[in-house]
Parts: sequence; C-alpha cells; structure tokens
Amino acid sequence: MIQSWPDHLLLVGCGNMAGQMLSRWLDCGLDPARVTVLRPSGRPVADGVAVVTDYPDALPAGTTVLLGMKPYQIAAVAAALAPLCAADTRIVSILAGTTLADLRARFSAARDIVRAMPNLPVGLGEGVTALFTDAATATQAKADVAALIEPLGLVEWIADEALFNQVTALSGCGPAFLFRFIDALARAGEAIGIPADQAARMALATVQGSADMAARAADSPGVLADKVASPGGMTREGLNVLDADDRLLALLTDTLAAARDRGEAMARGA
Ligand SMILES: NC(=O)C1=CN([C@@H]2O[C@H](COP(=O)(O)OP(=O)(O)OC[C@H]3O[C@@H](n4cnc5c(N)ncnc54)[C@H](O)[C@@H]3O)[C@@H](O)[C@H]2O)C=CC1
Ligand SMILES: O=C(O)[C@@H]1CCC=N1
Repeated sequence: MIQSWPDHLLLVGCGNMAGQMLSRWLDCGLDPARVTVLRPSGRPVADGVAVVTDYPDALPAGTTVLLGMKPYQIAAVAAALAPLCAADTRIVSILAGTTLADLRARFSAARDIVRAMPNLPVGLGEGVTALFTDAATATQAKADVAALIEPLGLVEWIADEALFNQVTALSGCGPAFLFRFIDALARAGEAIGIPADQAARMALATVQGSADMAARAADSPGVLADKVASPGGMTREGLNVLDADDRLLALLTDTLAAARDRGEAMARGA
C-alpha cells in the first residue's frame, strides 16, 4: 500500500500514547518536517520534528490535529485551539471517555472529527486502534484517517459510539491487563519454587509464543487450550482451577466492566 500522509500533523500532547503513534509513523516514513508537537515541557521528540510550547498564530490549511493530552485538559486545549480550526482542520482524538458530541461542541468549525482509541503496541505496528465518527465527517476524511492509523496495527471501526468505552476497556486498557497477567504468571512460578529471574523470562516467552501461535492458528484460543491439555494430564488440572465457576471469565468481565464504567464517568465529567 502507498501511504499518503497528512501535509501537516499537529500533536497536542506527546506522552506515552501519542509518542508511540508518532514513533511508528516516523518509522514508516512520515516526514518529520510535516509534524509539529505542542507540549508544555518543550522537550525534543525526534529528529526533525518541531516542538512548540504554545499554539501557533494559525494552522496550515488541511492540518490534522491529534489530541493526545489527558482528557481533563480538553477544556483548556479547546479554548486555545478551536479558534485556529477551520472547516478543513481534521481532529483525531485519543482522549478516553470524551464523546464525539463533546468534541463537536468544542471544535464547531471543524467538519471532520474522529475518535481513535489506540493501545501502546502501536509503536511496534502491532497495536489495536478503534475508530468512530459520525455522518458529518467526510468520506475522504474517514479514508485518510484510516490510512494514517493503518501502519499502527489492527484498525476496527466501531459502528455505535455507545460501545466505545467497552472497546477502550478491552484493547485500549488491555495491554495493562496482559502485563499484569505476565507478572502474575511469573510470580506464581516463583511461588511454586522457580527462581524469580527464570520465572520472569519463561512467563514472558510463554505469553509471547502463545499469542503469536494463536494469531497464526486456524483454531480458536479455546480449542488451542484443549490441545495443550492431555486427557488426565497436568494442564487439565490447571485449567480446572481457571474454569471453576468461570473464575477467569468472571474476573476479566469485572475488570473490563470497571474500566468501562470509569470511561462513562469521565464522559460525565467525573
Ligand atoms: N496510555 C495509554 O495506553 C493510552 C492512552 N490514551 C489516551 O491518551 C491520552 C494521553 O495519555 P498518556 O499518553 O498515557 O498520558 P501522558 O501523561 O504520557 O501524556 C500526556 C501528554 O500531554 C502533555 N500535556 C499536558 N498538558 C498539556 C496541554 N495543556 N496541552 C498539550 N499537551 C499537554 C504532557 O506533557 C504529556 O506529554 C489520554 O487522553 C488517554 O486517554 C488512549 C489509549 C491508550
Ligand atoms: O487509562 C486510561 O484512561 C487510558 C485509556 C486506555 C488506556 N489508557
């Protein structure tokens, strides 16, 4: 695929998440001269990328703005940024729990506004990004934003914004839950007697290899689990613990529901 990049990309905030997105875009050939980062610290981001600590007097025509600061900063950012926006300014927001209606109210001049929910592995091109927009956004803008996000990994358009907090809980927050799982697997190994450093290496490699295998396999993860479990063997005994009363499923459902609920509270301004 021939990547067509925005002529001008303004990142408002460039911390953990937006930083990973930008890193991947630069790795994939985005010309750093097209990028401006606005960050209060003024710290350099990458060779050739302009960093500013305040808003420019004007935005070049057709600028794509990535809102990458914290959600609670939206009021202050919009107060300064919205007057610079025109109909051809494209807004891509990665702010958790900030609705499209809220963004449209704050950036009323901009026609094309897309919510994006990436996750941290986008820096490797192995992330997941959920996208949502409404009918007011032009078809070409949708295609251009999708093309921008495509090098980051899996792209999923979400048909109903009511599901956006749910997908944020699953894939946006998901890496943190997986990191916890890897850590817990290692610590459990240590608890049954494996040296800590060895358990950590083995837990990580087991998760990595299993995820790679699941991604390539024709079988579902549920079927693959059964293939590991020899009848009457060790794995079945372990699975019986995870499966009792749907323990693992219940734990993960509670985990995602708590994250989802926080997104809904954030949307209410809590
Ligand atoms: N960390 C993650 O895994 C994910 C984060 N997000 C979203 O990404 C956004 C940023 O989160 P992180 O990168 O984790 O936070 P972060 O704290 O690492 O980055 C926020 C950045 O915003 C900058 N900033 C602070 N005040 C600002 C202002 N007034 N104007 C412009 N920039 C300002 C900070 O200097 C910092 O670099 C949040 O809205 C979050 O919901 C979305 C998906 C995943
Ligand atoms: O914790 C948060 O609110 C953000 C959204 C997804 C990942 N980090």
